[in-house]
Amino acid sequence: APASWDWRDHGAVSPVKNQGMCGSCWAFSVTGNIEGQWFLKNGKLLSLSEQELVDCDGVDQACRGGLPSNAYEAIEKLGGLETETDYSYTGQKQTCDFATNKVAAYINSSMELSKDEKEIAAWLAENGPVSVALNAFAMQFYKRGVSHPFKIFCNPWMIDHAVLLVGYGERTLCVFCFSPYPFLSVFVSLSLSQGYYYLYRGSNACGINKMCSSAVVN
Ligand SMILES: CCC[C@@H](/C=C/S(=O)(=O)c1ccccc1)NC(=O)[C@H](Cc1ccccc1)NC(=O)N1CCC(N2CCOCC2)CC1
Repeated sequence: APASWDWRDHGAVSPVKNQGMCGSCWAFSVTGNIEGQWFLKNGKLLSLSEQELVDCDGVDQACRGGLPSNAYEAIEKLGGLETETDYSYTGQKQTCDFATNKVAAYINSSMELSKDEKEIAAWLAENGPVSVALNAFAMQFYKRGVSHPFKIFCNPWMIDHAVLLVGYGERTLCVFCFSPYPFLSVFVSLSLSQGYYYLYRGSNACGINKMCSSAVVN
């Protein structure tokens, strides 16, 4: 696998979206992954609808949380995802307004990835951005640099947030540092702020390795 990779440099990540005050991180994590899979298979980067999942995925709990694994299944059952434009985001659960004839992207199945960070990084560089889940406690205080929280502040068994892993690499923490610091660049869709979070790579920090998944587009 390459020493570093960032799908933002290869056109597979749509611009940052605003999740608003709704616990729909699970939907953003999955649409981000499918946007990447669709782009790599069909060469078109679409912005896909999270609201369709909030409204029409009856297994998950809309703004009160969900699981990417359930969302993939809901998308398969529905028949695919509409675009953000056709089914736009409001940040609250409404009646399902899905229309089969408006499907812009579909998936054939989904898969759980390895729990080994090296294998996850290699898979990402080869196949696209990955839906991941983690303990988001430290993320809320993130300012810059590479976050490397103490385990007590980021219990890997207390996973509460789903985001999109877009790349990995090494970053010197300061101008005078010589030892580059390995990191994972995680696309954050936090309800309060939007942006990128860089998390230390190599110690399964915050449980980032535990629930990595992807849709499969044939
Ligand atoms: C209230 C839901 C918050 C939301 C994310 C919100 S968020 O706004 O993006 C955010 C989170 C953290 C810091 C800042 C912002 N979290 C989720 O959707 C998380 C994401 C997650 C957690 C664990 C593993 C994988 C994915 N999921 C949840 O919170 N879930 C709700 C309970 C559900 N249970 C399933 C079994 O039956 C009982 C209910 C599982 C999914």
